[in-house]
Amino acid sequence: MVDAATIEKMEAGFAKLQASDSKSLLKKYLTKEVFDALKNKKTSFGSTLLDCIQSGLENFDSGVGIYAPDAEAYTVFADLFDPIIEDYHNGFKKDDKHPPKNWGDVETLGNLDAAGEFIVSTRVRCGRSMEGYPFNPCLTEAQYKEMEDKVSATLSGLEGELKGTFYPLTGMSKEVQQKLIDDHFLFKEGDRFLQAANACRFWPTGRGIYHNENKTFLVWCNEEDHLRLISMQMGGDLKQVYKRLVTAVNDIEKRIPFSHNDRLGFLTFCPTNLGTTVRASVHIKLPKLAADKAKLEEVASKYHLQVRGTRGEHTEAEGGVYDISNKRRMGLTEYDAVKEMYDGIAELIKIEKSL
Ligand SMILES: Nc1ncnc2c1ncn2[C@@H]1O[C@H](COP(=O)(O)OP(=O)(O)OP(=O)(O)O)[C@@H](O)[C@H]1O
Ligand SMILES: NC(=[NH2+])NCCC[C@H](N)C(=O)O
Repeated sequence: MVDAATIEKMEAGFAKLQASDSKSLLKKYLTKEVFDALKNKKTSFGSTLLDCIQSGLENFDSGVGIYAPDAEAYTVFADLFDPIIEDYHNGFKKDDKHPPKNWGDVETLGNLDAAGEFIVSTRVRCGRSMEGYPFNPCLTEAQYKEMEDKVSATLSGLEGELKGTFYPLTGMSKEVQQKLIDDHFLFKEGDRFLQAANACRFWPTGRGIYHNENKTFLVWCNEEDHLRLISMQMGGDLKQVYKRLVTAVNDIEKRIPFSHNDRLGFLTFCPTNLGTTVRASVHIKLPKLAADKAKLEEVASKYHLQVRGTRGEHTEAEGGVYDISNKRRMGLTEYDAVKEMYDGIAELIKIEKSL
């Protein structure tokens, strides 16, 4: 049973959300019926419905508003997660199965902007959770330290282009940290969506960043997910960026076992990242198309793309630079997720040229 104080908090938050003008998927799918069916449930980690929804209850401007405090939450609270997953990932239904991992033929991708007219930079990232550990809200301080040690030791074995250094957030100067954030290499600090989800406990313990010398291959440790593996570089050469990521993931997964589920694919803290966990993005200037932001959003969504601001999610575009990426990550292969971005961006550039 869930204790009375937690139920009371949930009831109050639910009533406020219902009365709000929130556009979140949480508001859309947390009906009274679903709420009543789930409010007394708990995972074996002791996570309740409140742990899943508190970020969306505190942040009405959430697009989604829900996180899984531990992997079991996806099944215990499936009545809420399933319709949100279906909505976000283009119709991935509750009896659908995510396909097996398939990076495809890397050589079939190319440079999206060889003349360097539109694309500032290209990035592909994926997320991974380490087997044997729950997600952020359930991790102890000792686990954070243990995970950081495992990650930094493992990454110190990487060679060639991927060879680099692990920098713990603990002890990093504010200037270095801010410069890494401004240059788009490091996660921001104090994300209110993650904070409300109870995902920033013991910060900065266990958090850190690994990167190679050129900062074209990076790993985030214990921010939103246990691991985020990132490949990025200036310009539009998606083939090179993707190839580097695939090489890195293939190498690292031999050294660290990752949590995978038959139906959901790779497991992540946020349901938007399940499945392939792949977000392939470009920083791009499309001045004519973007003159009308609503039009840009409309055209992008036609190609299943998502538009973000220059500093990432929940930020605005600066100097006309947008972050445009594949939106869905589930129900298709890694290759197809990246190809969706590749084809969509090629179309957007074609449209921009025609205006
Ligand atoms: N194509 C790109 N080129 C350069 N920087 C990028 C590109 N795409 C994203 N970034 C930068 O990556 C950082 C993280 O962005 P953001 O948090 O939106 O995405 P994410 O790391 O994919 O994770 P999440 O989707 O969980 O937020 C930001 O600094 C953002 O500007
Ligand atoms: N980084 C993410 N998981 N992004 C997706 C959702 C972020 C936030 N919870 C929202 O609903 O807007």
